[in-house]
Amino acid sequence: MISAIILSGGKAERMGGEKSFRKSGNKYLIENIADMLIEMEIPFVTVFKNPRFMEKPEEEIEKQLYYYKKYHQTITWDFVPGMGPLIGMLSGMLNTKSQWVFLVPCDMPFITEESIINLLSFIKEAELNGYDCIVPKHKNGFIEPLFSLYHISSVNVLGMVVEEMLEQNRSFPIRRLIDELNPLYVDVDKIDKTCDIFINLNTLKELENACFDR
Ligand SMILES: Nc1nc2c(ncn2[C@@H]2O[C@H](COP(=O)(O)OP(=O)(O)OP(=O)(O)O)[C@@H](O)[C@H]2O)c(=O)[nH]1
Repeated sequence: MISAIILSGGKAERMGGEKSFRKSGNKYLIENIADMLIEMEIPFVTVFKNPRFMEKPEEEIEKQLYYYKKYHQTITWDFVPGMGPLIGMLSGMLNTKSQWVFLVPCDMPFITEESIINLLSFIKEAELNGYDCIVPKHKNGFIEPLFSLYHISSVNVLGMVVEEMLEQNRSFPIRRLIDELNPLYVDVDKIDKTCDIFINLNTLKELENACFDR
């Protein structure tokens, strides 16, 4: 009933152009979430940048093949390069069959199994009340669109938002999709009291200073 999409295709400008395959402790950054999903038996699609549009495609192909051989889960690529996470999300959703899709980035290495289980626990409430996505929200109104759940029916709205985005030739944030959906906002406290799981690593310094044996 559940599958996941790991977004792994951004520009990673603040991390020198590479994020997923940067070492974090004893594994690549992206392997933190991939290992967890395997452990939880949640199938996942990983959306990478298309190596064809990269400076050194052979290096990227090698890394993506390593990853595929390790996990044997679907990998796919942004169908339009460099246009942001909604393109990645659509590429991922078109490769999933489950009713609900857990959207997660490659750069939040402190996500816990418990936090995922907590998020999934809201599915019943969402289904009973006709919500089509479930999004954590902080007290100050800030939302966590990169740790959220979408009903598969959202793909139609996503398609329309992406169409508009492409017409305007600019990237929209995931928030723009959520604005078009009927979201169930859940208090972040109900997902993770510490909020550590929402920490995402953007710079080499953050990666260097992060503690991976929590
Ligand atoms: N597939 C895909 N994933 C994306 C895209 N843009 C961002 N992401 C992912 O979304 C998550 C958050 O990305 P950001 O931190 O906003 O952007 P970034 O490209 O990783 O980094 P910066 O270039 O430094 O902003 C990361 O897991 C990215 O890999 C995209 O265009 N396609």
